[in-house]
Amino acid sequence: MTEGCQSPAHCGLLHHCSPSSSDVGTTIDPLPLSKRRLLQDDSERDRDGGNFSRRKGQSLKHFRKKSGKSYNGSSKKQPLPPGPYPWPIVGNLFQMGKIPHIRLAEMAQVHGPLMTLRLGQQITIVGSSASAASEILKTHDHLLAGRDVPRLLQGKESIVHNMNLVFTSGTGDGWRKIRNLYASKIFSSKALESRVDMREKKVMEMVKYIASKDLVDFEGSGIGAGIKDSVRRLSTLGAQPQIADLYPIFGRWDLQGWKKQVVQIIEQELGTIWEDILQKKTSGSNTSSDHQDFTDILIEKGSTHQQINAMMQELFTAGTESMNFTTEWLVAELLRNQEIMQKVSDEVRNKIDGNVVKESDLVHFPFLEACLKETLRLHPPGPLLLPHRAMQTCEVMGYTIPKDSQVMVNIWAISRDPKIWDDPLSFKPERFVGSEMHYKGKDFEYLPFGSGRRMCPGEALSSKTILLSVASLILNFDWFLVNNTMNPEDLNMDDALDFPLYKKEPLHVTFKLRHQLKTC
Ligand code: HEM
Repeated sequence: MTEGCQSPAHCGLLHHCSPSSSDVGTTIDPLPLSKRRLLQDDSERDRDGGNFSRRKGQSLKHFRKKSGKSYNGSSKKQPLPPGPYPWPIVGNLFQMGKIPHIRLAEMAQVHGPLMTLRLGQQITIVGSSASAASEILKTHDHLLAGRDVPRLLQGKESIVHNMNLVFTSGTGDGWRKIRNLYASKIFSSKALESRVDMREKKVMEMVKYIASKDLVDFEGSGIGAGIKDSVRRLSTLGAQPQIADLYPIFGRWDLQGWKKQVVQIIEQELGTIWEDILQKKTSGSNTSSDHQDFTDILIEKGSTHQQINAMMQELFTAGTESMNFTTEWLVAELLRNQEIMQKVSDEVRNKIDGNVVKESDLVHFPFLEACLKETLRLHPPGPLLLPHRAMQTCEVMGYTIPKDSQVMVNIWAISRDPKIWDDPLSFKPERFVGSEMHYKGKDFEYLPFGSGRRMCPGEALSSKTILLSVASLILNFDWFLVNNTMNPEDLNMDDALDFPLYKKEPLHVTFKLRHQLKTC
């Protein structure tokens, strides 16, 4: 633990906001956001529906506590005041570009651990401390575990309505049923154990593929290439602010053409990939596998093709990029930190004879696991989680959260908070060695997979797969930055957020085979 940082300039968060790291193509002020812009002055607040009347010089926190008003300015028991709301606030959302997690962390330093943003008519609550996270994800989880589904995908006519987790706005029977199905048939220890051979086989295929190709040219091919491209476009589109969400009156029109594109990806592109497989399975003409997989279980249970497609799309969309990008960040951090790389290499190479790592070997690699934890601390794929929704009006930390507010927790800010973490910006896996802190959702200082009802169901699958992949890459290859010309410490580690958070400059690595691969 270190002493709390008094000045934002010392906290380390601001260094990410230098002009070079702000998103190209947006109109972000080249200077770090000034207090003037974050705390709009009183006259601006007065135009904002006239609901703020803080005296000049009175701190916002003091005003809120003393007046008993909520973060959106309304008295606790009063309904929200009607608009109109000024465009400059919406402008702020767009100006956050692809680094809202950084902008919001800066704002939290000025406004405190629980903030309200009003974006159009949408109220967004952002928690940015471990105690705010605990209040939102534990104490009030039963009320705040709703999902904020984009307005254009709401309603019974929507293709994904109540058919997967991410696009189900409540936590009622339908959502619970799918969650239980995933928990028992995909992510339980038994289900994961039953597919261990497949994961080990796939990782060895990757090793052999890399051994036979120049990875720089690797783009993927066959069915995977289509999925990869569709998932990327879906993630990018999903991160775009929607006018229909900010101004519900526009909800009946697809003004930005967003819905059309999302429907095209979900129905035509991803949907058709599985449709073909499902058709073959239901007609009995699929002979490719004798192993029962999740789609077979769903078919047996009488799920429709539309339901199965919705779940498969969700699993691929939520699972592929978050795991890929975490692996990329981990490889980048190891390349940048040669001493740590040496320690991990010794751990893996001294333990394994031959060139195959089994999942059962992972227990012998505690330092590698610490490296994964440290990677997820610095580069969580969901830095703001996925937006929650308040299913009822409730009170958090003494402030009113109106029903249907969008609720976010800035876990990126929490896991770089100097009040919690010693030397928070440095990659120091040792901090997790012998520590009880885990990503299982119990430690509110560290929540890469979230916590509570909406916590990521894929946590166990992810950690196993990433550790197995990286351990196999370490065992079989020496790693170099492409052409080996760059000093690894100079690697650009800037990030950008769609969902998930990705490395802005993709990592290019040459893997040099250490020994002959046995064919098995
Ligand atoms: C490094 C890997 C991963 C990380 C860090 C991660 C993180 C997250 C986070 C932060 C959330 C949002 C939690 C919230 O809103 O409170 C989430 C949700 C979700 N994740 Fe993951 N995830 C990962 C991999 C996966 C995988 C492999 C799958 C499935 C194959 C998956 C499936 C899901 C689903 C279905 C949800 C939505 C849950 C719901 O709304 O009830 N994730 N994940």
